[in-house]
Amino acid sequence: MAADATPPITDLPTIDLAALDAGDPAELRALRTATHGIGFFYLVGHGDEATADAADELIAAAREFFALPESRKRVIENVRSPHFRGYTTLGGERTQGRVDWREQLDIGAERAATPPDPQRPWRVLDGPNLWPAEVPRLRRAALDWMAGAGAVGMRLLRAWAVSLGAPAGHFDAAFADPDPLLKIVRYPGRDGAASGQGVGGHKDVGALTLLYPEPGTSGLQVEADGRWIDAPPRRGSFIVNIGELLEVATDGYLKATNHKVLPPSEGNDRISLPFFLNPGFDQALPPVALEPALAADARGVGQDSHGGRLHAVYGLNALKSRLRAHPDVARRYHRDLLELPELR
Ligand SMILES: O=C(O)CCC(=O)C(=O)O
Ligand SMILES: [Fe+2]
Repeated sequence: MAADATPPITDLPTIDLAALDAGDPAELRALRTATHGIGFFYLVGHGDEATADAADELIAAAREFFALPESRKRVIENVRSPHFRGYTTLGGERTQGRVDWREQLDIGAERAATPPDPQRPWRVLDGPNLWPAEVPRLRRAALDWMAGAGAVGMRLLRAWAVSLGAPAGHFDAAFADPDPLLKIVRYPGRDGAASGQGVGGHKDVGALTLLYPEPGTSGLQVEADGRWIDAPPRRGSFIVNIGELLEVATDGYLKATNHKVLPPSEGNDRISLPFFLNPGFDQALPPVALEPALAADARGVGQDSHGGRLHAVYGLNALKSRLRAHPDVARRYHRDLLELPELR
């Protein structure tokens, strides 16, 4: 078949974690191919029923929180947190300079705030989470979800290392004291939406994202061959993509793919749970020495969705994105950081 007759990609591949754990060469190859190509896949084989049940519990707690009066949700609004934790109100977030139509809770590692450090400006991201007093079960459900998704993510990272010809533990040290981020997101229906974007086109800034969208909803679209394809939820499956750090560590052999979310149809809404597995803020992923056959296909590191540089140190890459996405938090607490050229 001539190259230009290759059928367009219409669907995401499915990868089985149990087969990866068992070292199945065909599945390892499929993982590498999927993340070199489209950059997104469904993940099964991680105890899918238990994942579905845990998600039901967290989504129910999330719905209870989002149903609170706005004034109650604002008690934990992120403009009260220099660490970008807590509740982002509708219209409080931007992607590519345009307002996203979603509300969300941002939850990171539970840490004390650290003193300012000019050498490590990203340390402002350390700090306590803000939890809603009205929905006490949300804290337990969210922390359990982060622990479960984090463990799945580490198994995947080991499989990636092996699939690229590195030792299984290649990435482990960078994740000894990780800085994961869970967003609990609600997208309202398009009626009343201030913009046509649930969240605008972007790449994720960390190592790896395990997304669990509420079953029965729609909206996620993934860029493939210059077109947008739908990635509908499947109950019990994660939708996985890599972030910019793995693109940097593999010189672009693995690809951080652009994706976006369209607002749900009128009268509907959608909860989704993007979990971002990241190394510690001070860490960069160790580069992978690709064998020559793979290195020949490495594309080099691309740009972020603003045409800017991708940073290897996670904290710097994360801070750049937080300052852009949450300009009200940035203006209130971090005017000095907005001046730093690498954070523009
Ligand atoms: O909600 C979704 O389906 C995706 C969200 C997302 O891409 C993100 O928050 O980075
Ligand atoms: Fe994303």
